[in-house]
Amino acid sequence: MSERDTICALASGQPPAAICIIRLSGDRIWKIAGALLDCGLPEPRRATLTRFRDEDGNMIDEGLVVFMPGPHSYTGEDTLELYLHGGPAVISHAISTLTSEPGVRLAEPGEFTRRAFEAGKLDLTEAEGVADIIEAETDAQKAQALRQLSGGLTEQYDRWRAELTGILALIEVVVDFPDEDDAPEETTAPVLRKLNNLIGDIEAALGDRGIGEKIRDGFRIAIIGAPNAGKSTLLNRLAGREAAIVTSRPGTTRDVIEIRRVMGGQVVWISDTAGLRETDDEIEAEGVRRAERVASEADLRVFMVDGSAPDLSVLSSPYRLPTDIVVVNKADIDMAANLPAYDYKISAKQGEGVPALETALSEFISGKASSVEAPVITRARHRVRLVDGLACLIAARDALELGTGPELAAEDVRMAIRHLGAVVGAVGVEDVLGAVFSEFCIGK
Ligand SMILES: Nc1nc2c(ncn2[C@@H]2O[C@H](COP(=O)(O)OP(=O)(O)OP(=O)(O)O)[C@@H](O)[C@H]2O)c(=O)[nH]1
Ligand SMILES: [K+]
Ligand SMILES: [Mg+2]
Repeated sequence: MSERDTICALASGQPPAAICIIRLSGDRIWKIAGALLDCGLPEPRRATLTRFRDEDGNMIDEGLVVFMPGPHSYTGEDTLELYLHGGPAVISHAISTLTSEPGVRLAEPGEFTRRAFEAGKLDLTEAEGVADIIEAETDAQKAQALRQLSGGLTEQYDRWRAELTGILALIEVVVDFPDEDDAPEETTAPVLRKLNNLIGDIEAALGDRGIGEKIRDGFRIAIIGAPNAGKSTLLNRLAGREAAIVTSRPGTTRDVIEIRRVMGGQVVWISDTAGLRETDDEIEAEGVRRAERVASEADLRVFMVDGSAPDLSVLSSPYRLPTDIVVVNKADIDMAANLPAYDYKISAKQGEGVPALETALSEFISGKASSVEAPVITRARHRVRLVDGLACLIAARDALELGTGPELAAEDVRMAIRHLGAVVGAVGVEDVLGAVFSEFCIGK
């Protein structure tokens, strides 16, 4: 008997639905099958029509069952999939029947995939890809998730680890045969060359401007401007709903208000912010601080100026980049003479000029998303480990160059291998597994 529970869960979406899928993994399947399935445990990997029964012999439903014996199943364990009618009563009857069996319980989020990971069916980046493809809303997210779940990241990280293992072997030769006369030049030069190539590769990967993470989590646009420029009015128009309060009183918006949209094929978070000005009001001052933080973190800033009464001070914001957009608002009323140079003139209130602005925002985002091909970092977790790994490699290079000792260099390379190994889940991951799998949905 296994010490491990058999897990079960509804793997399909919310009822009611035409069909639901209930999934079981673990060796209690053998115990359950006799009473549950009129057909008995079916032939492996063959859909079999059967009646399903509860512990008292009452019929639950009629449907299909597929048996996938381990180790050739998703989890590596014996697995049973039941295809039933997707009604709430059927589902609860089936689930309560299954979980009434000792040793069978409801699965936790991601537990099937966690078992697959533990059985060596996929590594941690591939498991993350599974979570991502379920969440994917845009084609770009889907493509990135597919690449990841089919081993696109694994391949890269494994290649780096293999190169490092080779470098480590070369350094260990120097450590084992410390011939003081010829050690420095002859033996360290090729090691340094390999190490420098790898450092360059990892630096290039880290220089991806976070595109992989942004494709997954969303790009950021901040609307910035003086009080009453019409920022909240524009946000509401872009949202297609009254997301933010609009009044004629300057200083209306204090908190950052975010809306989520798909633009240029990407998920985009657009933030409305407090109007930037000096203020004695404590709440508004905090709003201004938040606005500045959001402005500094965004991929793109829309600087908004009230064309009827331009306040140009925001245009000298320290966060302004050449790619940012200046918008003159309130084009429906009389414009002042001292308008700044601008990219778009709009009426946030009436809508004129807004479609052209939206097109520009979409083009900016899609251009940014496609500026990096196949990023190998799609989560902060990967970046943190890669940054730490790079630091170790730089320390190793220094140790070799300064001749402070190949032993130190070897230790640094070993640490770097551990950091890269943690990304794919080969080592030191006990602490992150819970976090990675808890964001899955139940049944996957
Ligand atoms: N005529 C005209 N009025 C506008 C336009 N856009 C906004 N307004 C008006 O300008 C005033 C301020 O608009 P808001 O959207 O609250 O401006 P804001 O920049 O968010 O203001 P704060 O949150 O206070 O910084 C409101 O009375 C709006 O109706 C516009 O395009 N044309
Ligand atoms: K206002
Ligand atoms: Mg506002």
